[in-house]
Amino acid sequence: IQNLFIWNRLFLLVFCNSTESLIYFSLAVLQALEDGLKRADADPSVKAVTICGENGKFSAGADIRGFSSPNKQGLGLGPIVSLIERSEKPVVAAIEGIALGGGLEVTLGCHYRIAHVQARMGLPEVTIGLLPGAEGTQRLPRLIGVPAALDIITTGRHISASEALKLGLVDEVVEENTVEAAIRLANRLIGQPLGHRRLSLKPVPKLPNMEAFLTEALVKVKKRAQGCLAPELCFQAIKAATEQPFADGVRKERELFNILLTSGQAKALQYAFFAERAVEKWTTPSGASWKTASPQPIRKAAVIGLGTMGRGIVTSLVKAKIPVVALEQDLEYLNTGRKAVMLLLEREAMKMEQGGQTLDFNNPARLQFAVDFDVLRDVDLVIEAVFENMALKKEIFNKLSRICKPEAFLCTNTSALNIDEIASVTSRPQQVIGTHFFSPAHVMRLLEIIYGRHTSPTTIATAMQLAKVMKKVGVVVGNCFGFVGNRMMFPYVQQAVFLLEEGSRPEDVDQVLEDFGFKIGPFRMSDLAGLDVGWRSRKDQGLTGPTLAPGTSARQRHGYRYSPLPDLLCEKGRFGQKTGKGWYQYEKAGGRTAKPDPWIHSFLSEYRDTHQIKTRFIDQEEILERCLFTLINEGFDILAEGIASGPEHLDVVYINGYGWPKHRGGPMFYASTVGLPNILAKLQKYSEIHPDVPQLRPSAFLKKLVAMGNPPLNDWMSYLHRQSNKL
Ligand SMILES: CCC/C=C/C(=O)SCCNC(=O)CCNC(=O)[C@H](O)C(C)(C)COP(=O)([O-])OP(=O)([O-])OC[C@H]1O[C@@H](n2cnc3c(N)ncnc32)[C@H](O)[C@@H]1OP(=O)([O-])[O-]
Repeated sequence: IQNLFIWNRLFLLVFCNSTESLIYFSLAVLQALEDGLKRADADPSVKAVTICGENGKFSAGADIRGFSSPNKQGLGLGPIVSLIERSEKPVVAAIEGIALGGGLEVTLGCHYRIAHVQARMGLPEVTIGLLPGAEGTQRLPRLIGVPAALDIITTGRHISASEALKLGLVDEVVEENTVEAAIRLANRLIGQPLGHRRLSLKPVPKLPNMEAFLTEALVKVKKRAQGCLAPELCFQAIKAATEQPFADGVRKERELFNILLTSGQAKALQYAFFAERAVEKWTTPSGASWKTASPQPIRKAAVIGLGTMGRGIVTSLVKAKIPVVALEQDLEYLNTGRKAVMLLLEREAMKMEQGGQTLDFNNPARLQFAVDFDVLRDVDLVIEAVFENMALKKEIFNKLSRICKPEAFLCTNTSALNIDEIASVTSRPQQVIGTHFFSPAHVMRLLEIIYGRHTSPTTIATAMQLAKVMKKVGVVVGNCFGFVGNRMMFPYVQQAVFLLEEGSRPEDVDQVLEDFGFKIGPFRMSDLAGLDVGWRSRKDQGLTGPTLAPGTSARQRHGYRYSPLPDLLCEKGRFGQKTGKGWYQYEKAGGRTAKPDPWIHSFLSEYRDTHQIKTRFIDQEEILERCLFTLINEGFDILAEGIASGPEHLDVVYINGYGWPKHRGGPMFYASTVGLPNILAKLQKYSEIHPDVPQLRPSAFLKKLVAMGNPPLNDWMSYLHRQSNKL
């Protein structure tokens, strides 16, 4: 706080931090807030106080980095909020921009709250593994009731000013100058009693069925949390507010806060928060970077192919308010695609309406459907989302290169194909880039952005900007088979299948990985995605099917171990959910409830007999280590090859595209918590047992980092080119 004004008879406290556009509390800000309040209290000429932010932003809460600093900045906020509340002079909060976390808690200490119509509020502490520890879990339920407080605190979602008004979180919403409105209100309040406005003195509003409500709410909170501790502890703190006097509730809140603060989960989630922001600052090995490259505006885009991916991509673009042309090969496909897109958009519009927003998609200037490539002449960017087939993609890119205006960017939605080969058929390889969306594309946040040998920095910057506008997390990666996500996924799924050969059942493997925190295990995931997708790719690679050389051993390819199990399932028509049978059985084709299948169990035991594999009991530790450590091992190779510029990139990909539990920080962060020497030792052990599985052989970069003394994750990349005399 640098500016303290005495204005009329009011004291105006302004949060400000000259170096940051966002204001978050540092120790200095907290100290200044306390000093300012005490000064206002002691000065008889001051009759009321208004608290606001500088430059139209109230506060983003405590400095998140402070939670891992030794003096734990931000923890002294609770007593200051109490100090505000105890003031004998009316205190009014003027909320503009954002009031999040500790910022919102400050306003809960104020006697009145006025918000600008565009302000957003929330208590997002749960998303960084904490709870609102400045008495917020005790004041919010007293102000807006338990159900609404539970929702806001356990989800961490941001709410709009209009919702805040409806909930009674703010007293007034204004369209004009919020600070002036707050000052006017403060003036009117001078001399009026404040007791009823002090939230700590109010009882928590009663519910007729509080106990039953809380029991049911806990089940929901736990289910959503999937192993993350913070939501449940947020719940416990709110429950304490319903059962205990304010001071005891605050003590409970502090106790729970400390448990979270020292838990590894908070550290992982805070790492994930900064990792997501770090990947925005992309660089490539050739020196291109976000600092020097400028994105080009995208005023109109096109999507080619209205299959599952194309439909989601069109929906994302419409939601991002980018006019879009959707193209299909013929009228029949176009009509099917159009219907599906309209259905998705209607559902999205409904969801947005609940949040007070609208979605305009019935306007041909915003969304157009066509079968003729000629309509692409004026678009700034095309996203091709046809079938994963190189010949087809090349044909389309060649056509696009001839039809689209010279400045247009050409993106391909592929999960594995070579970007350079696709770019080679165009006259503008510098404007060709991979944009790997994840299904369903209008829901999943990840966008892998793959640059090829000739892709220009401007093209990368434009794709990154597009991701941001679509509210996705863009991660820039290099061009290799499977890029980052699928390349790391391959050894993980491969180990899962090998484990079946050796004695596990699909449900055993899935259970271990789901207990770890994955939303779904590898077999449920394969059933959902469709086993035929991988089968087709293996046939294309000559690993199975008619092109396989006669006499090839069933369980070996190119001298390495291979499992034909997924191929055998596909040959029996078991493609997963879509056929009602895969690694599990489903109630019907297209069904979603996976049930362990006795057929699979006997199929596996016959398979083991045929190949003379001795069934053994495989414990949870081995399942977890073999699946996760091979995935991590591949990650080290990816880093060493310069495919991604840092471990954060791999972690952001996994958290946002592959269901990796965020409270474990991503695979590379997890590796750093397990300890690289441990991972290396386990890989060496498994590799000795399975010498025919190259994915288990420890990566040279992992070995180097261990030899260099297991440095912290932030330093890994600086060791890439250093010499190690221990190797
Ligand atoms: C007892 C204690 C009680 C209190 C607890 C709390 O308050 S817990 C806290 C509860 N609060 C939260 O959890 C809020 C967390 N913040 C957010 O959700 C978003 O940043 C936003 C919505 C405020 C703005 O989104 P946007 O897309 O406009 O911008 P952006 O996201 O790109 O950020 C810009 C820059 O600011 C940085 N930075 C931002 N906030 C913080 C922070 N609190 N700390 C540190 N840094 C922060 C961010 O890293 C980035 O830095 P870079 O990369 O430029 O070096």
